[in-house]
Amino acid sequence: SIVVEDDRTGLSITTLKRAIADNLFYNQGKFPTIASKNDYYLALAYTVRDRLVHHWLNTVQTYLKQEVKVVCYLSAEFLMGPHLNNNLINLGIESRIRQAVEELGLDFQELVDQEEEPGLGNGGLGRLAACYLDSMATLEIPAIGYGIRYEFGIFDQEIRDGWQVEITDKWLQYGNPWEIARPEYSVQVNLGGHTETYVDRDGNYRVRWLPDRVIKGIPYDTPIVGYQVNTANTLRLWKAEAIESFNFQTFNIGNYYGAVNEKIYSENITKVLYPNDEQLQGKQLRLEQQYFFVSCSLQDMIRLHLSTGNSLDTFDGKFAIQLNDTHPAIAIAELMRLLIDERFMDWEQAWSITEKSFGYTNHTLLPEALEKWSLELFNRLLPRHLEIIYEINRRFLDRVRIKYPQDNDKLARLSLIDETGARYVRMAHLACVGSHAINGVAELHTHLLQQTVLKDFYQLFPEKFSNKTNGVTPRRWMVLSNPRLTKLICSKIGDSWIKNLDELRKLEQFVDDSAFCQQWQQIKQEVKQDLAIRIRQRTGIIVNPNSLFDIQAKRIHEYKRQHLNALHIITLYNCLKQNPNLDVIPRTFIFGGKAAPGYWMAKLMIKLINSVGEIVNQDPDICDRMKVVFFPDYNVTNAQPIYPAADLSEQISTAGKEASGTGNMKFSLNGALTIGTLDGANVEIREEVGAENFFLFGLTAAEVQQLKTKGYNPRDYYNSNPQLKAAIDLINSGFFSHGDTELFKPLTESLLNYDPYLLFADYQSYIDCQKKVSQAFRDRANWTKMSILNVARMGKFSSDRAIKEYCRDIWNVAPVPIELED
Ligand SMILES: CCc1ccc([C@H](C)CC(=O)N[C@@H]2O[C@H](CO)[C@@H](O)[C@H](O)[C@H]2O)cc1
Repeated sequence: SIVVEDDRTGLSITTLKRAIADNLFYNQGKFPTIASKNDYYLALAYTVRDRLVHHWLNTVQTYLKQEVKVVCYLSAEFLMGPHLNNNLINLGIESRIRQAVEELGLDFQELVDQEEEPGLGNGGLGRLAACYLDSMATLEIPAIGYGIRYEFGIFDQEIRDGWQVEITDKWLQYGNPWEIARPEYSVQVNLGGHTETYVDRDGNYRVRWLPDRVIKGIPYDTPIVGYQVNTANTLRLWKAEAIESFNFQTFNIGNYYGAVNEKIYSENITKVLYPNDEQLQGKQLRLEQQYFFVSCSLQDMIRLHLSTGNSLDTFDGKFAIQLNDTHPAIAIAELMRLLIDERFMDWEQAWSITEKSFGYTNHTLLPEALEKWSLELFNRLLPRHLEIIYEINRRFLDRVRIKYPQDNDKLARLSLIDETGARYVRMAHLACVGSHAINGVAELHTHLLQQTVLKDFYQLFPEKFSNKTNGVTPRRWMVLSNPRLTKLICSKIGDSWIKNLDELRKLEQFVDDSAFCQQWQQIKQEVKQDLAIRIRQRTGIIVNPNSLFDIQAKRIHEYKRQHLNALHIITLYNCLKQNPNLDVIPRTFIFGGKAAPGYWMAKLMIKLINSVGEIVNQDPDICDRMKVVFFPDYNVTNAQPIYPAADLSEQISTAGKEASGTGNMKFSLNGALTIGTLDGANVEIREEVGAENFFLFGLTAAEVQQLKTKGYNPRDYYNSNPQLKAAIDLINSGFFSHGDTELFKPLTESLLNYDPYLLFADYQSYIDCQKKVSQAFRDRANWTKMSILNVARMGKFSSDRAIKEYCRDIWNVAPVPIELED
């Protein structure tokens, strides 16, 4: 068994202080007088890492010994956020470390703020993967997160003159103490070239792939410690490198650049995260990224499986592979290739193993987000996989033809190949045919999937479909982000709610406890003051912590309707300008979110918000009754102080467009009340917290469909609603753009002529609902009651509940408790 020196795992304050000093000296090679803050952060990080390696190695050893079934979560994105504080909380050593650091004369928060967050994701999908890793470890579920170690993650956002500016995310520039490189587990990945058939020595026809590029994949492992358990699972992220990083011959003949060509070309694959959220770009490099990490991961699983003496026919009994959207869906064809071409399994057995191994989660209904790759690109990059996909399709359509004879339309709709235009491979269809389970991420979303985008598949194999409503980890989004509220809740109901969120319901009994309500309100006030300070530091804007904090924080997208929020702000502004003595509840409108660099309309929405803010924030008639803030660089680190500070959570997407949302859950779990449409998980949040504790507005998904079918003319709403007209006209007048009447034309014209996300149709309902919000906020005592009831009834939205459902319905895996051996 592994012998570990105590001083590297000791938790006494003196041992911790010595460990930090030792790591500074031996790891950083620094002594205090010359050490930078980052040196101390790294010394602290290595000290903490020492205390979780024990968990990690015991976990791996137990899994190998017990030959457990492992969940493999394949995701092109993992939005992990900063590790230090999360690891301290999950290890239960935060207070000790904080004391040791302070006794060394250091500022704990300053060291925490040193960490560059690994921004290896865009938004919801990537963050969900991170929350699920935390829950799987906390529930002692054997799991490996497989993804891409991008050298540059999601860009950092600066706002200059109201415009978004993208800054390269150099998150690795000072090193990453939380990962360990595992070059010994490197694998090779083929690309391009052609295939040829041959007859093997037993006379069987076989196919071999002759690639024209071979890339090396190197895994980097990050431990994922569970909360108050001994389990530490693994996040294995792959980096691409050249097989030969330096070609001496080429160099010798003086072609210096040629000598490193392969190196640059290969490393490009994991160079940068595509910053698009819900927009397909169809770039070759994106497909290369997807295939690269998928092939590395499957080869790694096969190596692990064979290393324990198992044979491949039990592969699906040992691995439950979840596809996080279609981004890793090529895995289905790749597993077939590895089993048939490299392990000489016959098609039928390989297919049965494949279908049983995979589950597919869909995260979006937006047609522009559904991935399809041209046959030309596929054939050029992955010729063998295209052959396999054709064969999968042939066999699949044969089965369809039996069930639906003469229904060629259905055949065409179901086919893995889109025969229109350049002809494409439909990755969602490959995922559906090659998986034994298909799920949406909220009840409404799963219903719409079954009734629209995947209707034909639902009719074909309804048994594959299930719903798995998203969840969020209460560790990062309550314990870490809102320690004050956590302390108050624990003082009333103990701390077991952190691992069993349904216990929050016990808070209901305190809703009439005025002392408790007072404390609840006080904490919200303090958290708002903290955010007000950060806002001042980041934007220079002074906000009033006593005002209603009305927050919309998420990626910028027309379907999320940040511009509808802006229309409310302009409408309220117009009201106050027309009637300065109007008694309104002071409001601070806070926005946060990045726009995909190529998404012009989203960038214009950011500019509009900042332009409106510039005018409103300086208008003496408004005198601080309204403030508009665009908080820059919205990421996990900045989200942590934002969610707890909200009074009102804006979840205002067009019904039927937001698959689930997870920010809605984080706001509500931190005591915010929600104003929202019946979209995504808003529907279930409202069901849980009670309609009386939710500010509902807008058309339902069915009404949206009806209106579109009937024919929607946004200009009718503009002409018939003076307030709406006034708001749009004010934008068009150049009032918010220094007289430039052209700047926002693309946005207002799109609304007046198309309004694809029905802002005008929902405008009045939204404005009326916002009035109800202001009215409700006047009665602080009642608002606090609603806030407490919101938190008390949000137990369902823990990622632990979601993971338990995946384990029960899709993965068929059981917890494996870990004993810590000395
Ligand atoms: C091809 C480009 C691309 C990139 C990312 C995506 C993701 C699926 C977008 C995403 O993050 N979707 C969000 O997933 C969350 C987790 O399930 C949901 O809560 C959000 O509603 C959904 O928008 C689609 C297409």
